[in-house]
Amino acid sequence: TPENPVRVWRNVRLATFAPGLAGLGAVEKGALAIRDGRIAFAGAEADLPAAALRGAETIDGEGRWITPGLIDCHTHLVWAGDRAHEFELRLRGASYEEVARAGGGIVSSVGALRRASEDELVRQTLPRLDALVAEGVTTLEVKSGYGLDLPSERKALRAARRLAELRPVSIRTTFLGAHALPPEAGGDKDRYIAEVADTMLPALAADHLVDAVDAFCEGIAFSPGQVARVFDRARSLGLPVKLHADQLSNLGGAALAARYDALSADHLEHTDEAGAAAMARSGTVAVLLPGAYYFIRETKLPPVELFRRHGVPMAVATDANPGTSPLTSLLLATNMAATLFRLTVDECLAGVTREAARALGILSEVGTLEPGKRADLAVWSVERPAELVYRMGFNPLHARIRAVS
Ligand SMILES: O=C(O)CC[C@@H]1NC(=O)NC1=O
Ligand SMILES: [Fe+3]
Repeated sequence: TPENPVRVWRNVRLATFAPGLAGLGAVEKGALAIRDGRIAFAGAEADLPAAALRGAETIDGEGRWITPGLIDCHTHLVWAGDRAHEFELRLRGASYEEVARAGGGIVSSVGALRRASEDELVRQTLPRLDALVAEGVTTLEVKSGYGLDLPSERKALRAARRLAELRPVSIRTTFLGAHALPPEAGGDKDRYIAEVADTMLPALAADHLVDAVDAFCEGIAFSPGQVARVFDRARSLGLPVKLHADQLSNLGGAALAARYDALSADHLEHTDEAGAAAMARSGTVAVLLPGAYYFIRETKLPPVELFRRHGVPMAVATDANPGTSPLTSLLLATNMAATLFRLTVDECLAGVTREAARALGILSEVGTLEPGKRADLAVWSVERPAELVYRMGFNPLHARIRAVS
């Protein structure tokens, strides 16, 4: 359309991540055409239809690499205050329990979020979002889980939705009421889980604030049976699920997620072969979170070789949260996934594009450079895509293109 001409990037190298192509799905002498916010062409410049150029605005990419816009598929980005004091206590040798007794832990973030207004939550979150956007992130997931009562969880999810009105990003929200036991629950996990499943989730789903449902399946959090209670409700509401699984111990979290055809199971340091095989059968994505592994100084590596052998797709995300992964660099997360978990460069870059889109159930819309997909793109001043994973603390983003349809 005249007010929205076709734009053609020429003289570029494409990392398409298109299915059926090996590795990055690279196209060396490539071109990419955008029409009405969608990719109209992505491939060899020699194959670009002459018609596509008529009336088009053409840009010389000067040999730069173009990837899909990056996708951070696991964040707790909406939180208030910080846990730097807890970090200092840990450095002085305090245990997780001593920190909790000193008022630290998830519960301290719950208090801070409950005291903050929705506007204040948005104000505190925007600088963290800007850090991700600056590195080419165009879509991210934001979990609740620091409210732990209906009004506070609603406040957090409304704040998450507002981020997409204030910055050129797509936000997918995830309800994580089953994150921790709130202080007023008096230790009664079953009663709280009933509140989460029977009251909070239906109400927030009715407010259209929930795109997916998550839970923390762990000894210090909720049992597989309690998680199933929440997942049964999610299924009855037609909402997809994902799970913080096998992070600190093996409770069979990965297999539980697979039983519910979860979009993803996340962390997975303690997942066994039965869990990996179950995830392969259900198509559940393994979301690897090296920031948390690094920050809590975990020593048990997630079974990457098992995921490869069983064909379990792997994504990489920041797990941005104030307690175990105060990380707002998705590029650094890929370096950690390679350096600590031994993922290949191709696996890392697919893990923050195609596989991250799969983990959010939005692969039909984003995550690869294919005709019809949203024109969410990142243009990089690198000679080799490996530089994106190899360098630590350097941002080679040249341009970030966001679909405006
Ligand atoms: O400490 C926090 O604030 C969140 C911890 C974070 N949540 C979870 O389910 N696993 C984690 O590592
Ligand atoms: Fe998390």
